[in-house]
Amino acid sequence: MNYSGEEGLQYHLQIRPGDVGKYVILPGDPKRCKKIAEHFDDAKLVADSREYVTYTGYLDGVKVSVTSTGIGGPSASIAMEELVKCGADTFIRVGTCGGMEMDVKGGDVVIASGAIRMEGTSKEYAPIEFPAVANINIINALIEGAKTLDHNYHVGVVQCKDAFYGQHEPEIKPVSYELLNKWEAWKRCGCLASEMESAALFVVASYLRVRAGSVFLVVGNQEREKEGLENPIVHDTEAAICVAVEAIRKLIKEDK
Ligand SMILES: O=P(O)(O)O[C@H]1O[C@H](CO)[C@@H](O)[C@H]1O
Ligand SMILES: O=c1cc[nH]c(=O)[nH]1
Repeated sequence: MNYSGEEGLQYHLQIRPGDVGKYVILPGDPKRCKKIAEHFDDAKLVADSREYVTYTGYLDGVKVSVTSTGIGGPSASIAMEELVKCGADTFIRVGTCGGMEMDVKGGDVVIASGAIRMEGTSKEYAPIEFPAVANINIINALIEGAKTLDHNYHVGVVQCKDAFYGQHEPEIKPVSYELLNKWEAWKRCGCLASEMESAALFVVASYLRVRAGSVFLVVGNQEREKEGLENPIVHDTEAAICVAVEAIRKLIKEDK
């Protein structure tokens, strides 16, 4: 059933086949789309619907797009499903995250190798035993991108959840016993950072046989703050955007 009333028109994103490239950058925040599109040649606004803003332009002569996902797995999974229906097959999420390992500081870049599925959306796609892993070619392209730009980066597992304030104020939540104990377990396992969309995106990408990866700006690190360590707070996502754009250029070259 197609709710949009027009063949090919996607219900939530309001895009059609042909509107987007096969390479798509996925920020959470719709306001980040314009900033990302400024890196493209000849970028044009294609659609602006709900939390989903889409621009399409070119990188090295190849059509590329940016679509915001909004916050959380439910809206991110919708974005990926509808983009794939319009021909996209390679996705790089550019997000923000909160550092968890002590050496992951505000202003650093984190590249996800995999994501902890402590959210609901991925569970409606695959049993919990199925891992949420990033595509290896995208991970490598992001690492190369960070190296080329000489930006401080970390590669590893990130944690995904549905409740932002379950991460930031777990002690006052009714299920604090679970939130605090699991957070401690993720830290003991070396989890680098916490964010919200990658687990859903990686699992949906596996199911749809498309490629997905993620790169993040670290906004700050609550663990460093708890220990009384210096804890810079950074909001400018430009470094993570540049790493993603550089990675797409590398993938375009590799795919030729
Ligand atoms: O900055 P974005 O891409 O939205 O990502 C992070 O920021 C939001 C929470 O503040 C969540 O979406 C989280 O994953
Ligand atoms: O601490 C943070 C920062 C960004 N996004 C999150 O989910 N958590």
